[in-house]
Amino acid sequence: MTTVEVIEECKLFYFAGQETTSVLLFWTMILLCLHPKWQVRAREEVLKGLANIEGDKWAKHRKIINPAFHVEKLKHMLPAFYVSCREMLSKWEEIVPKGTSFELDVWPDLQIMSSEGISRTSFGSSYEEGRTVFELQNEQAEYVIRIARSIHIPESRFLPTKMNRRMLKIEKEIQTTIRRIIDKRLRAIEGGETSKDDLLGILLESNMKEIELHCRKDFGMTISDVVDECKLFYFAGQETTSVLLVWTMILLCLHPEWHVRAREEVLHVFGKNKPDLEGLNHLKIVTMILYETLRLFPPLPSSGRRTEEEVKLGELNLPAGVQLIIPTILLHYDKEVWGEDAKEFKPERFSEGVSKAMKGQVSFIPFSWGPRVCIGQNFAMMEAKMAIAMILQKFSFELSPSYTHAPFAIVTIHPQYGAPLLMRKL
Ligand code: HEM
Repeated sequence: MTTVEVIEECKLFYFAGQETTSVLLFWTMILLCLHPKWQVRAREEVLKGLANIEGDKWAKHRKIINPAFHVEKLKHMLPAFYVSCREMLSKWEEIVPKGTSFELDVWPDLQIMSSEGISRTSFGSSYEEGRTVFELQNEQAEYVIRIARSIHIPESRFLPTKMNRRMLKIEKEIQTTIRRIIDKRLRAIEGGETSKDDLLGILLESNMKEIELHCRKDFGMTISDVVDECKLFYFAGQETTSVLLVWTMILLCLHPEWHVRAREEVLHVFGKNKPDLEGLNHLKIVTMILYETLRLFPPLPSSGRRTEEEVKLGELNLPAGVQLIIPTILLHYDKEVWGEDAKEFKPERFSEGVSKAMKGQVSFIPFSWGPRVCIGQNFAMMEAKMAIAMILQKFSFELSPSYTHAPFAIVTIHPQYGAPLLMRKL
């Protein structure tokens, strides 16, 4: 074809394609207005398609992430938990004088400890950079809570206020730092280095395997997905674990007999030695105490779900798209399941395990239930056991007269005025 002929063809593509397509769209919209039933059916199909894409994406991610949380991997994570607990205890050992008790608000320290634990387990050698990310995420979360508590002005997040500009800057900084860590790690893996035993390394390795297995990139996660998962580990894992630990310590103060039993067990299993995975798996009393704490103070007191299609729930027929709140805390206090003493701290409920305690019903769901159950539950339980065991080896503690019991729910259940305890070195 000559150049002139090519130009003529291009013009034809435009006239033949543009006009016809817009006419088709125009009449489709008019006809959908005239036949609302078909408009509803079309929308349902599109939304269902989108929901499926979301669902598929989640299932794909979960398949890739699961290996990072495999029980086998826990023993590699243990040194990271240990170092973080050790740092907190060294600080307490310095502050608390010998032979007398000393008032200490343990809440901020438990938060720092679990934050350090998750930074180390997520990013391993890049932990310092990872910690910066998590500090930025904390700042971001504070702004989000501030916005949630203020009067909602539509689209106000686009205004160039000081806070909005800071939030934008934080988001960019988080993205760049995580991407830098990931790039460094990918280069190392490509250079023949085996993945590090941290969540990011295992995740990247698992992602590469999945892509290689199917010889297609879209079977894996994108770098942006990996960045989001790293951010999620922190949000999902840091706050929840520190909340579990703080209520466990408070409940042990309120129930000295369980405090004594827990220490006896820890000293029997480990003496004054460093806790190991096998020993932690043998802690029965401590596990019962942690479960009972999770029942009375579930770190996430409720969670949400949305119906994807019409469902029958008991007596209710729910259409698609309904937002549901699952009130974990109400289920945990239900007298029909747990008995008249449902509000009391009785770790013996869990003496024969979780299933027996639930009496065959799904009534204990601190980590949620079903396909979206918490991916980090073994990880969290191991970290909590390690921390409680190490604290009990070194310190006894009771409530300080300045302690005020005020559980306060902002996403998780906090002790509103902290947890001032009288700590005594053993
Ligand atoms: C005591 C500690 C923890 C508690 C009580 C807890 C509780 C939960 C709950 C209730 C959910 C479901 C939320 C929903 O369905 O809306 C969840 C999801 C999740 N948790 Fe945890 N969690 C804990 C620790 C952790 C840790 C340490 C990690 C990771 C290091 C983690 C990672 C996740 C992730 C990634 C999800 C989302 C799973 C998905 O949607 O497929 N969690 N957690």
